[in-house]
Amino acid sequence: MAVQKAAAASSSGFDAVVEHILIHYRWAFVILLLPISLVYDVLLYVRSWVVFQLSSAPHKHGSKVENVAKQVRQWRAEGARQPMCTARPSWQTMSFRRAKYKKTMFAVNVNLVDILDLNTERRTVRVEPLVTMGQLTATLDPLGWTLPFVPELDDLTVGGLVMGTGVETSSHKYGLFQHICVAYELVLADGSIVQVTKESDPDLFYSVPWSYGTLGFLTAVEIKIVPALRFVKLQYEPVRSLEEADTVLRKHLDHPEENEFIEALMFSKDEGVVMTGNMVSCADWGKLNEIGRCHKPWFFEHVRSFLRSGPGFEYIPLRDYQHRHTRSFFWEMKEIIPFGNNPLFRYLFGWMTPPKVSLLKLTQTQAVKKLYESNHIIQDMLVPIEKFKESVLFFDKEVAVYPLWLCPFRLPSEPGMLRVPKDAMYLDIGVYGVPTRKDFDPKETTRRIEAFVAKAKGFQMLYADTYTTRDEFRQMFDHSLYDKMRARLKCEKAFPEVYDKVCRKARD
Ligand SMILES: Cc1cc2nc3c(=O)[nH]c(=O)nc-3n(C[C@H](O)[C@H](O)[C@H](O)COP(=O)(O)OP(=O)(O)OC[C@H]3O[C@@H](n4cnc5c(N)ncnc54)[C@H](O)[C@@H]3O)c2cc1C
Ligand SMILES: NC(=O)C1=CN([C@@H]2O[C@H](COP(=O)(O)OP(=O)(O)OC[C@H]3O[C@@H](n4cnc5c(N)ncnc54)[C@H](OP(=O)(O)O)[C@@H]3O)[C@@H](O)[C@H]2O)C=CC1
Ligand SMILES: CC(C)=CCC[C@@H](C)[C@H]1CC[C@@]2(C)C3=C(CC[C@]12C)[C@@]1(C)CC[C@H](O)C(C)(C)[C@@H]1CC3
Repeated sequence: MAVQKAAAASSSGFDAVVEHILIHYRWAFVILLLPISLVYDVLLYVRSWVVFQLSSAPHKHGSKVENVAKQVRQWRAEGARQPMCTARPSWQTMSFRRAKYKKTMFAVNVNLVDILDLNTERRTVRVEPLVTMGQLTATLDPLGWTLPFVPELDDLTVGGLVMGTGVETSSHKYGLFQHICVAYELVLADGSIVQVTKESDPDLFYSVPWSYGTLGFLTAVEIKIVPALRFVKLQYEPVRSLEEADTVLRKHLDHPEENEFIEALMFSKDEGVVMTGNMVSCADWGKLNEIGRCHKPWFFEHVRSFLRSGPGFEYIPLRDYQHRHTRSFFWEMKEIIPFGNNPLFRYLFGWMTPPKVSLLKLTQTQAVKKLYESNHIIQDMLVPIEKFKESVLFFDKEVAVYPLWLCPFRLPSEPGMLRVPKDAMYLDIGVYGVPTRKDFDPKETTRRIEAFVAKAKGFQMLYADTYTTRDEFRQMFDHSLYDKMRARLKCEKAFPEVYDKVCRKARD
C-alpha cells in the first residue's frame, strides 16, 4: 500500500489518476480479457484438432526442423553479426519479465507445436518444443498415460521446461524436468541437426538443461511417460508448527516410494498443510472432489480449509489435480481479480477463467509493471531439504509472504549446471506475493535471499529476476561442462551466455 501511494505521488495529475485506475481497477480490464482469452483458446484448440485429424504433424517435422537449420545457415551467411535467440515474443512466455535481447538479437523461428509420437512400448512420448503441458495432459491422460510429473500451469512449454527447468509434486521420485527426458534433437550453431542421448553424447546431453537456448535450438524432446489412473487420492495433514511440518515432510520423504505426490503449503511460519497422494483407478463417489470445475474454490483456499476442519482425504480427477494451481495462478490471481474466489463470481464468470497469461502480459501497463517491480516478489529457491526450517524463518524475516509453496525434489549427482557431490533431496520454496515486511526493497532483499541460498548450497530458478553478479551466478551454477560445450560447439558468437539472458539487466 505504502509503495502504491508513493508510486502514485511520484506522477502528476492525469498520470496519477490513470495509474490509480489501472492499479486499483485492473480487474475490470482483466474481466474484459476473459472472453478474448476464450476465443484465443478455441482457435488454438481448433488448430490442434485439424492437425491431429490430418495426422500431418510427424510427417512435417523433418521439414520444419530443416527450416530452423536454414535460418541458422542464413545467419552465418549474413556474417553472424548478432547472437541468436528464438523468435517467440516475450509476452507469450511464462517468465515474469520481458527480455530486452529479443529486440536486438537475430530471431530464429522455432515454430514447432506438435506431439509427434507416443511409444507405449518404450514408454516415451516425442514432442516438439512448443507443446504445452495443457496440450500434453489433454492428449495423454485419456489414453491412459501421463508424464511422470506435470508442471502445473497449462501454458508452460516443453522447450522452456527443458532449457529452463520444471519441478512438481512427484519430483521427490523423478527429479526435475530434465531427469524425465531421454533424448533431445537440436539445431547447433553450425546449422547441423543432432539427436542427443545420454549414451550418444553425454557432455551435450547433460549441458542442455538450464542452458536457456545458449547451446543450440531445441527441436524435439523424448520424454518418459507412466501409466495414468483416473483419480488421485489426496491426504491433507494440517501442521501447527514449523517443527511439525519438518517432521511430517521427513516422515514421508524417508519412504519416497509410498507416495506419488508430496506438496505442502505454509499459511504462516507456524501453520501449514502437508499433502500426499497416489493415483488410484476407483473413487468413493461421496469423497470425489472435482476441483478443476470452474465454480470450485481456488485450490489453495480449499487446502487452507483443512486447517479448520482437521486432517482429511478426498479423490480428485487426475487432470484436475495436475492443473490444480492453474485457475488461481497459485495465489497470484487474488492480486489480479481480488473477488475471483467469491462464489458469485465463480458461478457467473468462472467458466472463462483463468485469463491467458500471454494476453495479461500483452496488456500489462507500465503502472502495473512498476507496482509488481516495487511491491511484489516472485522467486523459487531450491535448497537442500535440511535447510527447510532455516529457510522458512529467513523468508519470514525478509518478506513474510504466505502461502509458501513447498515441493521436495530428488537431485541426482550428475554433470551439468546443478552439480551436487552426491544424490540429495532438495526443496523448492516458492514465494509469490506482496511482501509484508516494511523494509522490503526488491533489489536488496532479493540479493540477501540469493546470498542465503548460495550459502545453503542451493539454486535460484531463473524464470524470475536474478540480481546476482556474474561471479556470484557462476559460483551458484557449475559452468565447467557448459564452458567446455560452448567452446566445442563454437557458441561464442552464436549465443549469449546464460547469465546475459537471465540477469535483471537483460530484462525490461
Ligand atoms: C490421440 C490424440 C492425439 C493427438 N495428437 C495431437 C498432436 O499430435 N498434435 C496436436 O497438436 N494435438 C494433438 N491432439 C489434440 C490435442 O490433445 C488437443 O487438441 C489439445 O491438447 C487441446 O488441449 P487443451 O488443453 O487446450 O484443451 P482442453 O482439454 O479443452 O482444455 C482447455 C483448457 O482448460 C484447461 N483444463 C482442462 N481441464 C482442466 C482441469 N481439470 N484443470 C485445470 N485446467 C484444465 C486446459 O489445460 C486448457 O488450457 C491429439 C489428441 C488425441 C486424443
Ligand atoms: N512448475 C514449474 O516448474 C514452473 C516452471 N516455470 C518456469 O517457466 C519457464 C518456462 O516458461 P515457457 O514460457 O515455457 O518458456 P520460455 O519461452 O520462457 O523459455 C525459457 C528459456 O528457454 C529457451 N527456449 C525455449 N524453447 C527453446 C527452443 N526450442 N530452443 C532453444 N531455446 C529455447 C528460451 O530461449 P529464448 O530466450 O531464446 O526464447 C528461454 O531462454 C521455465 O524457465 C520454468 O522454469 C514457471 C512456472 C512453473
Ligand atoms: C516453480 C513454480 C511452481 C513456479 C510458479 C511460478 C508462478 C507463481 C509464476 C509463473 C508465471 C508468473 C510469473 C506470472 C504471474 C504471477 C506469477 C506466475 C504465475 C503474473 C500472472 C502476475 C501478474 C502480471 O501482471 C503478469 C500477468 C505479467 C504475470 C504473468 C506471469
